[in-house]
Amino acid sequence: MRLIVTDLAVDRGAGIVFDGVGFSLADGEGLLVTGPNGAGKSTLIRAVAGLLRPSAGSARIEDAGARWPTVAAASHYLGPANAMKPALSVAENLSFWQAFHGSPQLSVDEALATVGLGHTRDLPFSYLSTGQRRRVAIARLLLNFRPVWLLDEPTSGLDAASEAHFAGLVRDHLRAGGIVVAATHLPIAVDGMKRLEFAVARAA
Ligand SMILES: Nc1ncnc2c1ncn2[C@@H]1O[C@H](COP(=O)(O)OP(=O)(O)OP(=O)(O)O)[C@@H](O)[C@H]1O
Repeated sequence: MRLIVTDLAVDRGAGIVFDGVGFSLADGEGLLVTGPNGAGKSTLIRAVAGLLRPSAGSARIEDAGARWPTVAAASHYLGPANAMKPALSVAENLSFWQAFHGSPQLSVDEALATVGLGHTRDLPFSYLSTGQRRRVAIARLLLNFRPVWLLDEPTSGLDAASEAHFAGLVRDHLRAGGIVVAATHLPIAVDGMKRLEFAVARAA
């Protein structure tokens, strides 16, 4: 499988955020997207995920067969918000996502155990700390296999131990043939990832 981004440009209403962005990632390859605040890293992740319509260019999946026909079908998107309902329990939130994505790979309890948060399963999501909330959102990536992970500041709010653990999850995903695109200010301790730097924040 390949994730191919070609000549991508996005305008969010106040002018072009970026243009001419392209990259190609094969099974087991990752890309770190770095750059200053406002440079367009989140915009790129959202555009690749299909959550923003590009003004030019495309993001597409090739050689993936019928199971993953589109980037959206092939991807997990982890945004800056954790996409959990505050009043529902941790387990209820993860059960919702598991059913939404279909074809579970891990049970809710297995995914929670992987991020060390089994003891929070019956707590309302709103009771969790910032870092714990992020770890539950990361557990969501493990519930259902999607070959492409599109991650926006995935380690935001994590302590050093959780950051290191998350790097291990990324390494495992790449070793299993997955593809990762991660926008981040903080380095992720994963060797061999490609880099794309948005060097200059454009004036609107
Ligand atoms: N919802 C929105 N509507 C209009 N413009 C937006 C919106 N969100 C972001 N922008 C603009 O798009 C540009 C890129 O923002 P983006 O969030 O992609 O940057 P970033 O590189 O992820 O920054 P940061 O490091 O602060 O997260 C900025 O000029 C920002 O003002």
